[in-house]
Amino acid sequence: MIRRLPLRFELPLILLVTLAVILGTSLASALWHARKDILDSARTDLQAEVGHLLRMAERELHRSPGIVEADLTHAATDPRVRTVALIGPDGRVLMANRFAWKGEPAVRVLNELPEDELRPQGSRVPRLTVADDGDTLYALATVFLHRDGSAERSATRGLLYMAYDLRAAYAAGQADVVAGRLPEFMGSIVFVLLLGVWLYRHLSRPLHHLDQAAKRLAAGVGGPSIRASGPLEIVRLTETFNHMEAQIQANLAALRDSETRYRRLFDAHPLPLWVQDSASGALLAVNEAAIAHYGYPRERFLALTTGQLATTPEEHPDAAGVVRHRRADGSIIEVELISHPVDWLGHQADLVSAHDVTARRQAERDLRLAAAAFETSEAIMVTDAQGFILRINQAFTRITGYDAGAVAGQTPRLLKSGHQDAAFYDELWAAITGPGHWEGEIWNRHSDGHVYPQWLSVRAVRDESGTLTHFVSNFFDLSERKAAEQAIHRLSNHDALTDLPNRSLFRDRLTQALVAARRGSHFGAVLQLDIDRFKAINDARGHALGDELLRRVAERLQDGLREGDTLARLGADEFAVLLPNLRPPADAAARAAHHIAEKLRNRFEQAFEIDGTRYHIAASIGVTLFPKGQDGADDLLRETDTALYQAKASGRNTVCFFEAAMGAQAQARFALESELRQAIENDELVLYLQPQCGIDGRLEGAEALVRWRHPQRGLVPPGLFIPVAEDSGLIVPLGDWVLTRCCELLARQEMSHLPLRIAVNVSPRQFRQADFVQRVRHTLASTGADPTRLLLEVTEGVMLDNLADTVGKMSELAALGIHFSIDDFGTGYSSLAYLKRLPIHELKIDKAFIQDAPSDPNDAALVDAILAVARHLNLRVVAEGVETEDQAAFLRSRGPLLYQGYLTGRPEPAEQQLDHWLASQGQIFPAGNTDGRLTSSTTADAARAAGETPTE
Ligand SMILES: Nc1nc2c(ncn2[C@@H]2O[C@H](COP(=O)(O)O[C@H]3[C@@H](O)[C@H](n4cnc5c(=O)[nH]c(N)nc54)O[C@@H]3COP(=O)(O)O)[C@@H](O)[C@H]2O)c(=O)[nH]1
Repeated sequence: MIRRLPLRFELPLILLVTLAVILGTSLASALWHARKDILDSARTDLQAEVGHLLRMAERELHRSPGIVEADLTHAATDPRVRTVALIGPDGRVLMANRFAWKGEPAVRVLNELPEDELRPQGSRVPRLTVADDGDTLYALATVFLHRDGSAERSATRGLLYMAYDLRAAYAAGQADVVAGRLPEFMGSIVFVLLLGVWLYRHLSRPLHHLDQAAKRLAAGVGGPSIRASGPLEIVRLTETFNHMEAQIQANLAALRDSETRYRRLFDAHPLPLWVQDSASGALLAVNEAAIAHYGYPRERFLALTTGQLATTPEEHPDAAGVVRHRRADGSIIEVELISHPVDWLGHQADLVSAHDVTARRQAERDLRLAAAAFETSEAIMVTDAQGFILRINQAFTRITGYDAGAVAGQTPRLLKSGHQDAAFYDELWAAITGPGHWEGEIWNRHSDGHVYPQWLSVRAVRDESGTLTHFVSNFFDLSERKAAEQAIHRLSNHDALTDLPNRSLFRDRLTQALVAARRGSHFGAVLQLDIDRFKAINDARGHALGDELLRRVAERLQDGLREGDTLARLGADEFAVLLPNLRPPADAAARAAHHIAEKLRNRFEQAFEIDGTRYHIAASIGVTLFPKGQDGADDLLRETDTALYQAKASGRNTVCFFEAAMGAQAQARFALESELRQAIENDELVLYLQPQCGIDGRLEGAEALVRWRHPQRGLVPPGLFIPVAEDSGLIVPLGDWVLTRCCELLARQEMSHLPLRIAVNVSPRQFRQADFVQRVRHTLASTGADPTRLLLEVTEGVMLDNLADTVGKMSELAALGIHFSIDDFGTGYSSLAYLKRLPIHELKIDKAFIQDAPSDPNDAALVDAILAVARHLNLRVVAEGVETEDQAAFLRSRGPLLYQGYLTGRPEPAEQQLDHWLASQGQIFPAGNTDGRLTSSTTADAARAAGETPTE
């Protein structure tokens, strides 16, 4: 490559070279002409000299060789002559400018000449030749040497040789030439120097400044404007350059500004960005985010390629465009690369954004892992903080029966079985929202309705700030485990033959029942049964039949018991029954226990048929009640054992109580129940009526009261048998009997003369009958009684049972025109709210309040309160049990009401009462009592006179 010189050097050089060429050429030409002139002059001189010597030699040699020799020596004085010699025909030097050569062979001394040149020619004309060295000019001429100097024909031929050495002449000529040219040279040099200075100042220097400025410009370094100088073109060029530079600087500034802005944008971008060479992957630019994220200093970053950023050279983006990069600290990150082709300073490059997806990818992996772990054999349910179900797994659906669609928008309440009470859930919630974890057994309901146990673990999930975000529940179905446990439990607690609880389980349950009875203030009973004659049958017919008989006995006994009772086989033919919940008081509990014992004993009345043979067996039963003092389960079993022994001892097939007195009482009650059943069938009941009248003595109504005319005991008051009827359920047929009799009375012709309403007592158990309304309708229809003259007395207890059912039934009957009265009002749960919802017409103030009202301010206040309620609800009031004039006066002072009591009339047999009332036309006592006192009815006296003995 040719290295260009700066103009300031090149221009003087050109000038110098040009000057040198011109001067050199001129000098060379002058030297050449000077040399030519010298040579030409030498030729001429040599020609002339040789001609002269030739002639001299031809003419004088033979005569005066000295003259010739003198001429020759003279000729040699010319400084140019180097050699002059006359060579004879024999080739020996005749004479020469060097004396020593004389007589010497010419070829030896004149060795500067070729040998053939030294032979004489035919012509006498000298031959001039410039020797090869260029500086020697010689002449050779043939000389005819006459012996006498006459005839040429006789002459011999010799040779004249003369040579000039022109070197000195040439040197002198050159020196002359140079000396003559010196001023010209000096002038030329001065001219060139001046020209050079001028060119430097007017051309080279401005151009140099322009060049420097251009270089500065190229280097992007600004500088002052160049001062314009030199010729017009240079000045214009400078000005144009200055303008152009200013323009370029302005453009550059704008560009730099723009670049700065884009650089800032690039650097301010939150994502790592870089520009990479498309071909090599070399990083050309990186932003701050990239530096911060990768941790490489900028210089080191820019020395890398994208391949070196990757964990391995073979690493390539995966299908999602994600590649693994290694950071400066060695950690590996996963980045999603998005690249756009860009032009980068003329290179094809890519602008790449690197989005660190390490956390997201890890989260996705965790999620996949969690999703895989989610599908375990255990049910998993995730809810939000409000308890709405967000996710469930397949095990959840398998265990609960609910799929994802069914639980969407639901809460775990969907699974609730209702088996756990509110306290259980309160405790669960307290554990989750407090310590954050709860684990335990819970009973839930499957979508198909069945309830199953599960082992549930609930964990609260909180975010970094501690805010509750989710609940995660894991559970598994305990049904199978429970079934297995139950099977094991059953095997160890049940009798293999009958599958009944064995002695051990019975003892456990008895212990629990004892605790519950003590805590709940109720009673329980233990019954021990022994099968009479079993041993005989077993021994006679074999054990297989004995076993079958025992199984049948177990079934039959079980059929006679309620769900909460426990029947157990204690061993051989010995059974035990636990009645854990008997209502107090103790005598009632004893009655109930006796009743059940009798029921069980009666279940043996029918023979057991096995393989076509009928086996008649019976049971002896020992009974004991609990709790008693500190008796434990074993004590109670011992007691029943004793009682059983007594039962057997007293002739078998009987029931014996450990507590003899209670047993007798229960026995009596049981007998009463049996007799009452017979009494209803045998029509031993009698209907009594008791009047209800106003202050004016007019009969307004009557209460129907039943009596039992016992064949042996005489007239039995209802206080004795109604409770037995209630307990045994006989109240239903008994109630039907009373209602039918009353309706028959109301339907009688003569009743049209007595515009009274008959009040019939309806017991709660009777009212609770599902078909109660139908029964009343049917009775009204079958007797033809006017419903509006019928009044049904119910107690407050009826309302408490099932208000909706009560309202429904009463409303239906009220719609027929039947009136309702609340009996014994004030003794129970007197709720105004209930009263308002019931279609009632009357309140009956219990006799307990009436009797002490005149003397006891509390009772008086209560009566006043009841009257106020009645007024408020616009109800009729019947004061019951008015026995004395004081009581009547007290009531009279409280306003209008109906009076029922011994003062105005005792209950009397219905027929007798009717006759009496018809006779008095419904006037119970004289209306015109001037002192306003109620007068005792004479009907009681009349009744007594007629032989009736009221039991009140
Ligand atoms: N479900 C049915 N219960 C009935 C029926 N017949 C009666 N009974 C209920 O038996 C309880 C006792 O009744 P009874 O012995 O007939 O006593 C009633 C009246 O004789 C008695 N009475 C009336 N006046 C007086 C009085 O001045 N003094 C006084 N000591 N006793 C009096 O009050 C009983 C009426 O009670 P009540 O029914 O609350 O109005 C009794 O609870 C009867 O309800 C029946 O057919 N079915």
